[in-house]
Amino acid sequence: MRGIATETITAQAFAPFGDLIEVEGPPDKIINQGLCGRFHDRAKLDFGPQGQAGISLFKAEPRSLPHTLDMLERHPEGSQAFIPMSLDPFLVVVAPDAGGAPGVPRAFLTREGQAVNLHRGTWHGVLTPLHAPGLFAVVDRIGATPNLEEHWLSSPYLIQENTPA
Ligand SMILES: NC(=O)N[C@@H](O)C(=O)O
Ligand code: NI
Repeated sequence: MRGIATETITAQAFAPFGDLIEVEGPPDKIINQGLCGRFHDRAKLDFGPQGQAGISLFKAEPRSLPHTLDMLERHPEGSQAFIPMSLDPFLVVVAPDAGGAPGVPRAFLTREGQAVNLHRGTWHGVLTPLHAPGLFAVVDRIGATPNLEEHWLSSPYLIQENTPA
């Protein structure tokens, strides 16, 4: 089985696929009588001309590494943000488009307190928590069309935690 080593997510590495949402650097605004830092407008949301923004809650079964990846999907009509409601890292698998199918995937591990927003049309693995409770707020497109394209891999990948030498 083809292998993929995990990598720690950074805004730069993830930029071709989406936004890394995190408290990084000084706040953009200090609000609430100085008691809150606002890290303002940190993701490019996109719901298309016919869609609306929706907030859903996902409660997903935790997986463990090594993890077999056998399907990637994309949402051609909108972005999709995954905001953990716990401080646990989770696995974010994305891939470039290669002629209408996913190219070689990358497997990112988040750190506590980080969230991601997948840009419209980004190939990705489904939400993959690594710890219970697997509870996430999801901000994505609500609309009348399915907005989902799945690609089942003819040969799965095995995602393993990168262990630096
Ligand atoms: N299908 C659905 O609502 N969830 C997936 O899009 C996913 O990326 O987990
Ligand atoms: Ni999705």
